Amino acid sequence: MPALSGATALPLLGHASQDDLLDVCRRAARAARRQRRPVLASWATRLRHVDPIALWSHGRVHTDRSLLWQSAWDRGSLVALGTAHDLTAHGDSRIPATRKSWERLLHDSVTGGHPGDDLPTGQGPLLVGGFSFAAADAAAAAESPATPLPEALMWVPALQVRGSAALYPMAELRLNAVVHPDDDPEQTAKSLVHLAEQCVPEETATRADGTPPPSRTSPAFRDLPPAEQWKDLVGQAVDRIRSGAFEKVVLAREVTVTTDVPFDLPAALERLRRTYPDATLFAVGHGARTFIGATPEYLVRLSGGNVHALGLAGTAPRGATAGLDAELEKQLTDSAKIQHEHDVVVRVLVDALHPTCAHVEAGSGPTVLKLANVQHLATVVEGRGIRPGLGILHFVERLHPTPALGGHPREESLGWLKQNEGLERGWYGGTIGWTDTSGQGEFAVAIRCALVRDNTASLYAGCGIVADSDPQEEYEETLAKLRPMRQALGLE
Ligand SMILES: C=C(O[C@H]1C=CC=C(C(=O)O)[C@@H]1O)C(=O)O
Repeated sequence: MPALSGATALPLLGHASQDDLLDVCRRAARAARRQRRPVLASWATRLRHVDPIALWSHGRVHTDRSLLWQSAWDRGSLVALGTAHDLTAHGDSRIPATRKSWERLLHDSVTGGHPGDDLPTGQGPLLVGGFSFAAADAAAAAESPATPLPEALMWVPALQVRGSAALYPMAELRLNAVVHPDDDPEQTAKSLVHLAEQCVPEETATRADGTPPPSRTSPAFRDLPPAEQWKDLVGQAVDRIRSGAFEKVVLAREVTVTTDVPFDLPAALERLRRTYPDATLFAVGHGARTFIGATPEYLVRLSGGNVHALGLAGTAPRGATAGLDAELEKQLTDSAKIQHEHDVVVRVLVDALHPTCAHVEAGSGPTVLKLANVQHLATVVEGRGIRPGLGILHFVERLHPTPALGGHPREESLGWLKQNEGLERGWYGGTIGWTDTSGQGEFAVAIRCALVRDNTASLYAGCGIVADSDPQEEYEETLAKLRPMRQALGLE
């Protein structure tokens, strides 16, 4: 007899697995009643590897919350579907508030099953999601409460699948629930089995690479602000920098597009994965909206007791031939203006990590990261001997936003942006990622991205502005930075 009446025994979740899951839920319910507070229950089993884009595409239809993550750094993948628990937080303290709620939730959690033993970094139930670039302005939010994505959206998924196509044949399927004192554990377990049945397909085929984009009739584009106005703003930023108000600011713009057919997001993700293998692929589905992208920049990674942050700033186009490309690379590495733009970021990363680690070291000079659309100066900053008790959310709080997306000094440059940029950045320039129960995890900087709803999309790009920046050159740089999402969405 199956332990859960009415639940089908999948090959994936046989009767013994269902019994085991029910036992975890029962133990959590007993703990919740004893302690008179909700308790996190988490159960895991091994799963054959499923392509993460195929799994996300299949599963997101059945839930109103989803996350896809494929890391450029350890090639690990994560698909999170449904919600076991939301950690809501607001304002400038949204990151530490989230961290404290997570720490509280982990107290006395109940786990069981057979976790994967050869996964990339991270263990147990995860907290996933992201934070917007800036805290929402309370007055503006009251006027327009329909903000596209919340300023903090971190949640424990009901179902998570972690794996790595490159290294391991097996993945880990994990089911999570937050069990309240009055909950019926049998019902909780049954809902989780049902979710797994719906979301994990028996067979998933990766979509054929190169699926042609659906035909569209003349998409309607709109620049926010219009191009000439944006270049004027660059000029104004340069004037403020020359007058000594601040040293650097990152000015962004938005392009909105409406087409006659809904965007095909799985196809867009396939194209991004194929064209930008050195980028981290992400998609966050929240109700009818999806925020997707392929970012070359991580904010912070914490694993094996070490912390890494990436200084990525300074951009040049790619050349059409090897000779031209090498010439553009030389201009990138030789430019004093670009070196300055880059150094500001590295300096801030080193200063932010110093109080948290026994040793902090920045790479001896920037390397060049070559992507299909642009090349960047990149410097890894490493911290070793992390102070006890610090997890990745402490580092996210210290580092976000870096001068690769905000400016320097922080207060003056962000103040100027708020007054002058005229853009609702939302999650563009924000940070997306995950943490595990031990505080390890990865957070990326959300760039080369778009917020999509049905047949409309908002694409974003920005540039670091310093005293010698030229408005036309910066504008052209935004065009190159917009290209990944334009191509992925079948717009060029
Ligand atoms: C702000 C963006 O890129 C940042 C990351 C790399 C290089 C940058 C730059 O050269 O300006 C930016 O700091 C963006 O892509 O929208």
